[in-house]
This record gives sequence, structure tokens and C-alpha cells, in this order.
Amino acid sequence: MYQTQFFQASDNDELVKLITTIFHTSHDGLAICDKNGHVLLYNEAYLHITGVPAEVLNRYSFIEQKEMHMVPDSSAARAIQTKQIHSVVIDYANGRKAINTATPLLDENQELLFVVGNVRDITELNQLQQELEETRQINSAFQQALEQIQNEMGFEGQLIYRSNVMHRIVSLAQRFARNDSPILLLGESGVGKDVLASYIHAKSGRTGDFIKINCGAIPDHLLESELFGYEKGAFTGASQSKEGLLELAHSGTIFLDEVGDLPFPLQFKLLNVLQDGKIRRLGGKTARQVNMRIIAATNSDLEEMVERKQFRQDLYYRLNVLSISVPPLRDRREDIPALIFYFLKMLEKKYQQEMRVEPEALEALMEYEWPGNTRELKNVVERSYHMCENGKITIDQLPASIRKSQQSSLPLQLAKMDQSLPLKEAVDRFEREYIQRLLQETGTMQECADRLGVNISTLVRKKRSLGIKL
Ligand SMILES: Nc1ncnc2c1ncn2[C@@H]1O[C@H](COP(=O)(O)OP(=O)(O)OP(=O)(O)O)[C@@H](O)[C@H]1O
Repeated sequence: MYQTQFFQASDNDELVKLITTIFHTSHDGLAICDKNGHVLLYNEAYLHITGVPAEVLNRYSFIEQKEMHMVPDSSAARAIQTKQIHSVVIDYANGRKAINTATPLLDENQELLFVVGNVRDITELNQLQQELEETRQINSAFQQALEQIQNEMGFEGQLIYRSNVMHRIVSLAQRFARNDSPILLLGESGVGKDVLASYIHAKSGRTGDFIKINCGAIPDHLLESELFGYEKGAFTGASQSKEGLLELAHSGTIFLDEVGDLPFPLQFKLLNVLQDGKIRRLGGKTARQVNMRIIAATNSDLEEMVERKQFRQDLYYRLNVLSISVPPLRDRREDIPALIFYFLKMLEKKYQQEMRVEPEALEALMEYEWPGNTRELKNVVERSYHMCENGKITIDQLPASIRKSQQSSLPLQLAKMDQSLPLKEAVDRFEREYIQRLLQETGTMQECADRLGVNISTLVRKKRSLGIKL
């Protein structure tokens, strides 16, 4: 027992009273027995934890209790036998679990005088442990699911999205995928029309290939033979017959990118294919039946082209049976972090180096207008990935146009402010935002104060009066 200088029991009675109080107020069960295991003293907690009735304790020794199987085990009985401290975990009949420790008390001749038993209830602890184990299992199931998602994301050409608008588009695409009608995909360059087209093909259950042709990238005089194929001798240089892409897409999907660039005469030929499902190769005498799904895409205004007689109205109607308009990236900014994560994963997989994006850089990427849409985002991520050396993409590694857009967003924030605010409130709000941003950027009070051109105590005062928590 440890004792301080303040402890001075005047007589033994006082000390006995003190120890008795401790004994009876202890949350652990306590029981003392003699060298034969006869129980001399026990407290309320002992009865509660072990569930052994007082009559049993009063009548039977610990050794008898054990021998008659009144308790599953007894550390006191063991301590009596060995004169050693014994600890054992016991599941009592009342459902409680406890660590039962017995400490022998020996005289100067090493003869056993008493055994002090301590019973510590670990039922709750045990339950907590079980809950922890269950939580661990749930956690590992989530971890596995996450890894699975990450593995799925490991494939190039995945369609990544988080925004509600893209969720709606994807469920529309899934519905469209199940039938054979042509689909027209509209949207600015780089929004992901190509990825969406191949997604639709993947969900269509079509067994053939996904064949893509960019109508704007192939010279007009070659486009016809590329699409329709030719027979041997159809034109000078046609020494072999060749299947066209429309034929190759049999049982699959043909994706006509930049369909607005299709020359007028070919528009007519394509219309015929759409109407009767037949293809005649250049120089061919017979037509072949093909079963393919046409998905066309454009970033031009086809309606306007129809009005200007640059695109056939009948073909436009035929292609526009089902249409999906993919919004620009700036109108679905929730997709940006997921896309960044995905592009980084692709790069990490290829170059085996992990990379993370600093919050400030992420903020700038979220605020930028992305005129080149997801294609531009992909390029920026790739460029930044290669530029940084210490495993993190900071704002300094981003192109100047993106950094500038973040800086210029300050007046933008101002423009977004409620114009009817009283001047004091408007100034406070501006100051709060400005200081908060600078604090995040600088990281230290001193640097922030230097940048603001005030001393540190002014900054502390300002922070307090504006309620800035950082
Ligand atoms: N939702 C997306 N998930 C993953 N990658 C995407 C997504 N959207 C676009 N991309 C990627 O961005 C790039 C541009 O996408 P895509 O070629 O599909 O755009 P597009 O709308 O067809 O452009 P264009 O009109 O110029 O042909 C591609 O590398 C593509 O993989």
C-alpha cells in the first residue's frame, strides 16, 4: 500500500473502517478466504458479478464450490494449491464474464494465511470487443468493395461520373442500349460522347464489335470506301476487295463521330442504309444485309445545319430518334474530383508512382471553366503528374490559366454577394473570406499577417472579431 505524508490513522479502528469502506464500495468483486478456502469476507460486487448466492459462499469453501461444480472454475482454489497468484477468465452461469485473480498471502515461514480474490467484470468489455470485431469485419467488407470499385476503375475507357445529371444520362443510356434505334449524342468537344457511345455498346448485349469512325478526320474521297468497302477493281488501285466499317460493325455498333462533317452525297447513302439495313460495296453488284446499331455524335448544331441545307433533314430525323445531350464539365463540377482520381489512378498504374492533389490545387481545378471539358482535364492531370516530384500536385504545377481563374474568382465571389447587404456586413463577410483563404494558403499566422501587411496581434484580433476558427 502506498501512503502519503497526510495519512495518519490515529487508531486501528479508524484504519479498519477505512479499509471496510474501500472493500464494500469497490466495483470489482472482492472475496477473502483462509488457507482451506473458507470464505471469510466478500463484497456486494462479488455476488453481483459471479451470481454465486451468499448462502453458498457462507457454507462452502472455494475448493468445494469448484469440486461440486457450483462455479466453472476458481482461481482461489488453484492459489491455495500452488501458493502462487492465479488468474483465470470465467464465464459465470449468470452470463457475466470476469477475470478472476487470486493472490495468496503468506507468513514469514511461507505458510498460507489468506487468499485475496479479485473478480473484474469484463462482460461489457467483451461485448465492446465483439462489436469492434464486427465493425472490423464490416470495415474489411467495405474495404473489399472499395478495392473492387478501384479495380473496376482500373480499366482504361471507363465512364466516370458522380453528378446527378450524369446519373440521369447514364440511366437513359442504359435504357436506350437495349433497343436497336439510332442514337444521337450531342455536346461540346471533349465532354465524353465517345466514352458514352462505347458504354452504350457494352450495355447493349451486342456480340459484334464497337467500330468508330471520325467523319471529320478522313478526306471525303476516302470516306465512302472506308464506310462501305469496295470490290476488287472498283477503282484504280483496288487490287483486293475490302469490307467497309459498316459491314465490320455487323452484330455490333458503328459510332459515327462528327457526323455533321459527313459529305452531302454520303449522307444520302447513309440514309438508305438506315432505311433498309443493306450495304452495297463500291463496285459491288449485290447488297448485303447488315445488323448494326448506329450511334452518331456531333458538337455542331445539326438543326442549324439543316436550316442552312448543310445537313439532310431526313437523315437528321432518322439519326435523332433517341438523343442524349451531354452537358459541359463546368455544369457538372461534382464529376471533377472523381475524374481527377480516376485519371491519377490510370497514371499511377502505368508509372507506379502515387500522387495526391493538394486541396488548394483541387479547389482551382474545381473552379476553372474547362472550355476543353474532360479532355482538357485529363491533359492537365497528366501534365501535372509528370511535373511534380514529391508525390503531390500543388497549385504551382497547374497551368497559369487555371491558377489565374482561381485568383480572379475573388472578385467573382464578391459579385455573388447579396447586393442588399449593409456596408459593414458586406465588408465583414469579404474580410472573413479573404483572411480565411489567405490563412489556408499560408499555413502560418506570421506569413498571413505579412501578406496582409498587418502585425500578428491585429490579425489575431481580426480573427476573433470575425469568428474565424482556422
Ligand atoms: N465520364 C468520363 N469518364 C472517364 N473519362 C472520360 C469521361 N468523359 C471524357 N473522358 C475522357 O476524356 C477524353 C475526351 O472524351 P471523348 O473523346 O469521349 O469526348 P467527345 O465528347 O467524344 O469529344 P469530341 O467531340 O472531341 O470527339 C477521353 O480521353 C475520355 O476517355
